[in-house]
This record gives sequence, C-alpha cells and structure tokens, in this order.
Amino acid sequence: MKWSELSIHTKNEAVEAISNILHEAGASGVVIEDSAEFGKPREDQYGEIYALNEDDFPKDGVIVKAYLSESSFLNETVEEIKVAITNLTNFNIDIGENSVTVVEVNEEDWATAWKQYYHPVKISERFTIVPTWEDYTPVSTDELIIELDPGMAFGTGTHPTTVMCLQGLEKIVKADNTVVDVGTGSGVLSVGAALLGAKSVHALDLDEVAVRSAKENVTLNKVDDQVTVYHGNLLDTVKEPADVVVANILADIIISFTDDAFSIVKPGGYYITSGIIGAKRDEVKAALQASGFVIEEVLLMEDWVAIIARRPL
Ligand SMILES: C[S@@+](CC[C@H](N)C(=O)[O-])C[C@H]1O[C@@H](n2cnc3c(N)ncnc32)[C@H](O)[C@@H]1O
Repeated sequence: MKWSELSIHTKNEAVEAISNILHEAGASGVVIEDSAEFGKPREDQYGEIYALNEDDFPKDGVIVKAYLSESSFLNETVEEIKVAITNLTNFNIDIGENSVTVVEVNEEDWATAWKQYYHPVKISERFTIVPTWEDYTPVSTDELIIELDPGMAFGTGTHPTTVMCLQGLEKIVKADNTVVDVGTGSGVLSVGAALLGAKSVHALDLDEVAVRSAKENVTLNKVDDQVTVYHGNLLDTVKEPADVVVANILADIIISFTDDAFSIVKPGGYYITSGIIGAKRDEVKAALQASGFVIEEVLLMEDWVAIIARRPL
C-alpha cells in the first residue's frame, strides 16, 4: 500500500495545534522536526535513532510530518487540513510560512515510528480502542475493548468516519446477527461487531495489506470464531443475506453499489455507510433511497457524514 507524507513547515507555537488537526484527520502518526533540536544532546536509553545529519532538520521553524493512507480520503483530507491550519490564525497562533507539501512514500520508510503517538481512546458509549503496545484497565464492566495494531492498513479507529460506524454498529448489532464489513482496513469495525455479539462477520478488502492486518487484529481480539477475513471487491464475493452491512468507503464508491447492498441486506436489516464528505450527503441519500432503502439516521462528525439506512420489511 502507498502512503502520502504530508509536510507542514510552521512555527514552534503551532506544533501542538497542528498535531491535533492531523490526528483528527486520521493520520497514523505525526513526526516533528524542529530546527532548534539540531545539535542538542540526546538521551538514547531506549535505543532511539536520531537523525544526526544537519540536512534532516529544517533551517528554521519546525516541520510537522504526518502519514496518510492513499486508499483513504486523501484529497479531501489534505484540503480539510489546510483549511484547519489556516484557521489557527483566527486564534492568533503564528503558523509561520505554512507551506504544505505532499509526497508519496513506501511503507518501509516510516515503519512504526508513529506508534508513540497513538494511545487508548474511548470513542463511543461502550467502545475503547487500545493500541496493542499500551496497558489499559477497563473503567466499567460494560466497556468493549478493541485491541488494535493497524500497521499499514487504514483504521486506527479514531477517524471520524470509523467512529461513526462503530457508534452505528453499537446501536444496531444484536447477538446472532450476520454482518458484512466492506473495506475492512485494519478490521476495526468487524472486531467491534463481533464484540457486540454478532454471530458471523464477513470482513473483506481489496487491499492485501488490509486483509493481512485485519486477520491479525481479529486473532488479537480472539474473535476468530465469529469473523472471516478475505480479499474481495465490494460485495462481489458475498452471497449470504446479512442483518447489517457496513461500508466506510468514499461516497462515489458507495453510490456505485447501493443496489448490490440492497439485495444483500435482509428485509428489516440495516446498511451503515460512511466515508461521505458533507457535500456528498444528499447524493448518497438519494442513491440509497433509489435502491429502496429508507434513511433512518444521518450522523455528522466534523465535515464527515455517516448514514444509517434500513431495508423495509
Ligand atoms: C476508509 S478505509 C475504512 C477502514 C475501516 N473499515 C474503518 O472504518 O476504519 C476504506 C477501506 O476500503 C478498502 N477498499 C477500497 N475500495 C474497495 C473495494 N472496491 N472493495 C473492497 N475494499 C475496498 C480500502 O482498501 C480501505 O481499507
């Protein structure tokens, strides 16, 4: 899978706010290169590797780098990030020259450097996402913990589109349900559905890296008996009717297969779609309705939309 490295040249005082913006935009990690850091003595008791070459540091200010999966919502996300950073000036934050560049990188180039920035996060009434390398003690007996190592697949669980899907699943999935997760990425939604009691979950993705990552996360969460992960294009390989179908993919892709989704969802069952930017909401709603779905609820988070639709009985 290809990744895009987003580099923002800014000032020290804007680093925290920009890092937040990048995390909220779904970046798997943020790396900070501060000109003031060059030449400082380093503590390396944990075996960290530091760049020693002056060329690896900006000449002035700070460069904040983030890594975004190219199969996610790259163009929309980069535009949103640029707007959010420019808006920081409304709060009198000096964002410096604010140049933003995007380059394609390979998986190996950034490996797991981002892991130190990814911590347990409660994302709904019941779900908490816990990175595998963190210790976490549940705060209530009702809490459902999704342990996750997304590796290179999309789905740290914290992107607004993922959060809304998990909230939708939490409302809908009943014990003994059959669920299909189209574009499973790290497998986060399938693991969530299984923890809610779904009897059988079909997790599929077009990307082999995602299939591998989802399999690992399914095993990590001990839901192998419920979840089957496989390589597949949209609903082409799914033949069994499902109580719930969930698809967190781009709006245009969702629009392209609403008829297939309708034929897979059982009468009275649900279709949760996400990955929809605000401007595409009505187009997706219209496509769902044209296929026969009834819109039950529209969820909003930042500029993202998720739609919960139902196939009438
Ligand atoms: C935005 S990610 C969602 C990941 C995860 N379900 C989540 O909610 O965090 C979209 C996923 O859809 C996959 N995908 C894109 N086109 C697809 C297709 N035609 N068939 C199956 N999966 C696809 C991508 O590889 C990616 O893993």
